[in-house]
Amino acid sequence: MSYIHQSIDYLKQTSPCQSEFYQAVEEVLESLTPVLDSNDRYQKQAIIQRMIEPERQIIFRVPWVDDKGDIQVNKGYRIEFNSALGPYKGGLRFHPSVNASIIKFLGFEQIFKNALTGLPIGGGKGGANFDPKGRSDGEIMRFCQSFMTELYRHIGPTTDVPAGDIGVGAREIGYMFGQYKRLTGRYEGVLTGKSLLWGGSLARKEATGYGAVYFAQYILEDRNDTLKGKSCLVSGAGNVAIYAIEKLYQLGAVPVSCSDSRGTIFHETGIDLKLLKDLKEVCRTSLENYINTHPSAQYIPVSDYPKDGHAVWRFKANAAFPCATQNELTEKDAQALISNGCMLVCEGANMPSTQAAVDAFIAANIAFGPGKAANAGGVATSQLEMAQNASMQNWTFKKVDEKLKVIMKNIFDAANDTAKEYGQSGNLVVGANIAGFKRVAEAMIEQGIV
Ligand SMILES: NC(=O)C1=CN([C@@H]2O[C@H](COP(=O)(O)OP(=O)(O)OC[C@H]3O[C@@H](n4cnc5c(N)ncnc54)[C@H](O)[C@@H]3O)[C@@H](O)[C@H]2O)C=CC1
Ligand SMILES: O=C(O)CCC(=O)C(=O)O
Repeated sequence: MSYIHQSIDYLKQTSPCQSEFYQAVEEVLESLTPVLDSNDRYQKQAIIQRMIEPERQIIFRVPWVDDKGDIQVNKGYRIEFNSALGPYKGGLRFHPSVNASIIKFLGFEQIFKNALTGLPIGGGKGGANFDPKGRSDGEIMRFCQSFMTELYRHIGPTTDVPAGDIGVGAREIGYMFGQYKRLTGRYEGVLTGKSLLWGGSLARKEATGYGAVYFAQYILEDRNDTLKGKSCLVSGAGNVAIYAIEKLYQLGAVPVSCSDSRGTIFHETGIDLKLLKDLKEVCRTSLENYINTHPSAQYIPVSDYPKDGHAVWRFKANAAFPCATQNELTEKDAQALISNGCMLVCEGANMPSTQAAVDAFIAANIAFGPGKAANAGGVATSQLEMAQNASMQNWTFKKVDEKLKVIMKNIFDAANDTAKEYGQSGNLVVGANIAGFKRVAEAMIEQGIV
């Protein structure tokens, strides 16, 4: 049995029932075959065994009181995966589906993503199986305070710096920061994605969506093409999707869809971005309300989705930006996109395409930007927020955005050049995995057996 398959077998025995985590590990390890075959140092140093085992896993109880006075209990997580390149860095997800498998897949991806940014940040992720949907502001605050009452002892500006992810935005970061400050008495850059009033960075809110579109632009540039005039399917209606849509408009493309957990909007003439922001950022309401203003747009409820995939990918368009959640784009969806003439898929979300879908895109020579490269603009800008906090500075939007563009270009170049070096020109999955892996593996070797 090969070294890679032994490692995957070991993982399945020691971390049972963690399918998303296995999926993320298998995808990376399969790409590493040429590196591991050509260099036995990594095997001798047990790099794979060490990388797939988190340095530390913190699982804790989060008790809180709802508006009716009833006691609720959730499960909280912080997985501190790898600190070879810097303090653990990665978001917190509040969603009912959160479990150890999901947080470990996200933490594992974060190691390579953060390495690709070239910035001094290690990989971590956390969250809770808390469902913010329908909860009052008071309930959200009490949950966040209880979550931080345990988390605060494990984090710090030079040890572990959480941020947002699904269900965690500026409001939740604010409540968690307030509780951290109350418990420690310290005002420091322990979280990123903070409000601009008290330590946040301009352009952090926009960074993941903008970064994914910059990445798409660099892929197309390399193929002598641009985004101008291209119709683009976007899934999601949260932080990443909204700012991907905004940047697509700025670059002359036409974003024609968005989705939330209840349904999909398809608006052939272009999504009304102002309305979308109002529905999701201000009113925090369902996308169903979009058609009250635009009756000519289509709304497809989840109950009408195809059994083998997602309605959003069955529309015809030039490009696709999955920006909602993991495994939201299946093999059948990939086939539908390919046969409808889609020529670019760029992942704003983490692992949104199933492995079979990724294989279909690569086989069809679709320009494909994998999430761990394409959505790295968010965490990279979080690191820029840390740098501003540490030096007590506030940079302009323009300065942060310029740095973001350079970082995304460097990530594209690293993935593209590495793919070429290993004889797989254009395969950015292989290129990103190998480039990220080598940076982390070399740092681990230099730091000894720890
Ligand atoms: N916020 C950030 O800076 C970064 C986020 N990401 C990834 O981007 C994706 C979206 O995150 P955000 O926009 O920050 O979250 P968000 O909470 O702002 O928005 C998430 C969107 O996805 C939809 N969604 C979530 N779970 C779903 C499900 N199970 N089925 C259908 N729709 C679902 C929600 O309705 C919402 O529209 C996630 O995969 C996240 O891990 C990746 C890099 C950075
Ligand atoms: O900004 C951060 O630290 C985390 C972003 C994140 O969670 C991600 O890249 O998936």
